[in-house]
Amino acid sequence: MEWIRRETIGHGSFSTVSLATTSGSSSKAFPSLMAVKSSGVVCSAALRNERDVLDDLGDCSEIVRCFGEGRTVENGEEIYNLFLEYASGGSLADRIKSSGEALPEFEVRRFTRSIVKGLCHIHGNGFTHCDIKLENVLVFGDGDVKISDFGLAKRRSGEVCVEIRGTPLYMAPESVNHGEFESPADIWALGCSVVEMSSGKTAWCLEDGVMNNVMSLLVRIGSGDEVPRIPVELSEEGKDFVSKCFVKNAAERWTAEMLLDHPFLAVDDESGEEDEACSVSPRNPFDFPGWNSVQSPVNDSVMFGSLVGSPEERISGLVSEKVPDWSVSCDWVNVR
Ligand SMILES: Nc1ncnc2c1ncn2[C@@H]1O[C@H](COP(=O)(O)OP(=O)(O)OP(=O)(O)O)[C@@H](O)[C@H]1O
Repeated sequence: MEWIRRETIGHGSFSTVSLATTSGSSSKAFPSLMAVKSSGVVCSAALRNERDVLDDLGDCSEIVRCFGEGRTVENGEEIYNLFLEYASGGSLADRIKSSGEALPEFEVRRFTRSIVKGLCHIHGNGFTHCDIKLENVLVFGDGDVKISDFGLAKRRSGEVCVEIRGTPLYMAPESVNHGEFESPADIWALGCSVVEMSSGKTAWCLEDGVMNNVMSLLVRIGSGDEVPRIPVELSEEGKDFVSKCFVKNAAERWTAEMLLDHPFLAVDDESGEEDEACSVSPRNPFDFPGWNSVQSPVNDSVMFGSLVGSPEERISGLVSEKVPDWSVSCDWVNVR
């Protein structure tokens, strides 16, 4: 592909994202404007994983499209580049930060519906995203949103991850306690994202204002019955939706497919009107006639944590020297 790197539009833990314009014969085969996500070849594992996962996922209108990869040599360094659809509106996190406010509920419903559709596609193809958060939901010129950043995504395995992955603020109880990163963990993170869109504040910070201790956060997530407080601003349907994401037991948490039928998301795609067929909230998972479970197999060693150490050991491993501002999610440290 013939292309020219333009200005930088974003930074992640492992990459820099720039605008790219195509030139020559590539202008016909590819969009004239793209986002190029780049990192040194030696530390490009996450980017290459992203490419592989996006290839396997194929086309989905709720997932950022990938146009291919390429290598360049810049300032003497070999660079790995991934070409993506350009989202001119930045991320949903940027939207909330720039307005300093919660989003109106009709938008929360619309964006959530898109995220859930994207998750249905990801989970239906046997993958877990592992880093769902508003920074990774991009806004396009037409107002649509798409899930991005598949650097941590993994195929469903039922196995325990020895390493902890994702962003602590969005981590599910089973991930903190047992190293389980399967599709239910994405649903928990979805719940955190809906809270953030509808309150303008991160899920676990609602009660305390500023929470500045990652250890106490992880203990709260991992132990007891406490779940993030559900924003009072949300409608009853919204509160019910979020409560289905914040089921502590991963096996009982609703799946993306079930959530897609929840009345909170019952918006006719064309008219924006509520879909009659979806207007009654199922009371439990068995109210879904065509429900196929995507529940992960539970193995004994996972349940007793014998492969990866006790929750205390796992949580201690997450403590960092860095002192972030916990009141905004962008400053949370990604743990890989
Ligand atoms: N396709 C895109 N279009 C427009 N902006 C983008 C695009 N992809 C990424 N960005 C911008 O770049 C930022 C960093 O991208 P991304 O989160 O994908 O990188 P990363 O290295 O995987 O980061 P991390 O894993 O730390 O979240 C995003 O928050 C967003 O602002």
